Amino acid sequence: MRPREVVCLMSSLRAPRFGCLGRSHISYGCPSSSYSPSRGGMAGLSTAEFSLNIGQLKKNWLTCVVFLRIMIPNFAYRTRHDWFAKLGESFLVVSPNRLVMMTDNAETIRTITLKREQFPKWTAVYNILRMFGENVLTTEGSVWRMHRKVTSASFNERNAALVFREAIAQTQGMLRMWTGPTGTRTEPLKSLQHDTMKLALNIISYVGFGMRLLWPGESHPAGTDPKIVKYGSHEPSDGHQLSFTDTMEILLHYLLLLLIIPRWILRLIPSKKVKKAVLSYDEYESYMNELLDEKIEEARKGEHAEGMDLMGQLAKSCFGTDNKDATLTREEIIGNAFIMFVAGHETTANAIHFTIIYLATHPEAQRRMQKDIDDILGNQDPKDWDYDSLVNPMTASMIGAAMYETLRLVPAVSEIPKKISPDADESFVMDGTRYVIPKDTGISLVTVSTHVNPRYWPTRPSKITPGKSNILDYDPSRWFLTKEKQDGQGSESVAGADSEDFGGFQGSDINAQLFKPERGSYIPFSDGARSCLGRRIAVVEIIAALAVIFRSYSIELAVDEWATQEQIDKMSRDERTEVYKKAQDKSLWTVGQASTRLTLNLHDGMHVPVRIVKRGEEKFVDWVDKE
Ligand code: HEM
Repeated sequence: MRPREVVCLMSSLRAPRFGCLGRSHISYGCPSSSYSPSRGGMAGLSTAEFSLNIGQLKKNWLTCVVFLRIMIPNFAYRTRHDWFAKLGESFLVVSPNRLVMMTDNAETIRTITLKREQFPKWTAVYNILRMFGENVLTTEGSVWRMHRKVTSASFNERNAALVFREAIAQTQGMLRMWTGPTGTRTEPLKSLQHDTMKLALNIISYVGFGMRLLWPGESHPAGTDPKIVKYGSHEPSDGHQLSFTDTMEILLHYLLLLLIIPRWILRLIPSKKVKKAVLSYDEYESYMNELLDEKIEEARKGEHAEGMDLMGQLAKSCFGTDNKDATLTREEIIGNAFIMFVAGHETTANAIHFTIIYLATHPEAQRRMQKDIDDILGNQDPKDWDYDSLVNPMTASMIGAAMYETLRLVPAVSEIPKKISPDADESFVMDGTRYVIPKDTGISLVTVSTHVNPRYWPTRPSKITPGKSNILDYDPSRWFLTKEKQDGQGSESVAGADSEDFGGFQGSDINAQLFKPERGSYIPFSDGARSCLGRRIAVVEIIAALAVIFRSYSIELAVDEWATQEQIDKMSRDERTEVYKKAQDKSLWTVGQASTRLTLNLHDGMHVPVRIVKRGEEKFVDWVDKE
């Protein structure tokens, strides 16, 4: 079988095999002879096979160009679907040490995510997240099953309702800080990212661990349980040099540094920042050990705290009176607690942060969301919002659509790492052809490219880039559209898919009343057995936070770089439109500079300044971009 268009991504004279790719074909071969998967016991599969020689590869200028491009950090977020459009929706990157398959094809992705044993997680990629111990995110096989069983028990609807309530209360705390004591603050907010991080940290800390963290200016009411005060206070508690909030903030800020350089070396470096980083590590370990001791004590007494009480559940399942055989070690419990803090806060915070920026940049979407908030929630006091009756209409409205669209364009996890099991070659079908990939090949499910692969998404002409489709634009209204099934689109069923229940939320991530993307084409939370354990609580938290903010306030881009407030007041609408357009362009450019460290986010001080204004007092977003 001859491939129609063959492009080799990268080759090496020393490589035992080299990967090649075509628009709809993947195959591989040895420099001198074609590698035949059928020799590996896969006889009978219809595989696209061909061989290329080194001379052909050397002539192929694209090999070099693509190789260089693909080495650039954040290549996928910067180039999105472009290279997949040129090279094929699944292609192999070949190096002397390893093959890596990159894909933005939904059919391939659903085969990989729904067959966990054949396509396990590439756990080596997550070294950074096992620094406090192995956990549910970083393990595979039977060890992962044990971690998943113990951790998934708390992720239920009762606790989702608690997250909803806590998200409302914490967002109100953030709003009080934003608007100041008089409620009339006019300076731009420059710490949106930091504040949304704190919001999400406060929520998971309380719901997951029973720690009530405070916003600046807040204090615990008299008579609060000393345990809550201990972890929630602005001040370091007895025996500590940092408060728990500061510990978490500093630790997460310096995570990469702490991973890359051994701590004994860091301890020798006479830099204040490095000392702070090491201190946060020590403080975290110490706070977590104290919390675990308290929880073991509670478990032994048969006591139970409110909420998910993740640490309590872990302690109970391993050290409780009715459990003779501890399943997780102390280190693993602390490792899992760490992962719940990290996975549970930065990802969700990013979604809230980017949704706020996008809504400020797209006033039309913001107005439509506020109308839906008014229609669904009316004048009810947020503290009376009823989770059971509201969660469905809220996710089916512009509130949900705004969130889903953010997770489409800026998903926290830009590439999901999988691999072929080391025991045997594996095959999958893409567009009617079966491909065989050698055992131990790494796989990247490229979320940021899949989410903008035009094959799967309803689009319209772009209002931002004339002559193009709006696939790369933020347009939450696409979630209210339907898309004709295209010829050749798969049936969405996967032969041999996992059927076991591994715990966690089983429903769909997307409200049934909205556009339903083809399975595999929308994977902000991954899919299958290894999908995000916290996806339901993340959705609930995000919609609650957005509803609380936009119910009473609008968010506008700060235009101070181009005009003062006094100048704006004197401007005509055309002049204001021009100024706002500059802020819109800069905002979109800034979001385009996001990069992945732990998650996809703005780094190195990049930010989009915004202003919070009472509804009815807007200068721009109540009329800009009105059709
Ligand atoms: C918008 C918010 C979130 C996004 C976009 C997100 C995304 C993801 C993704 C893509 C994965 C799969 C990673 C992989 O396979 O390599 C994952 C796994 C996971 N997430 Fe989330 N997540 C979010 C919120 C949360 C929250 C709130 C929690 C918990 C409190 C959480 C806990 C976890 C855990 C424990 C796993 C590992 C599950 C396993 O491997 O069995 N996540 N998340």
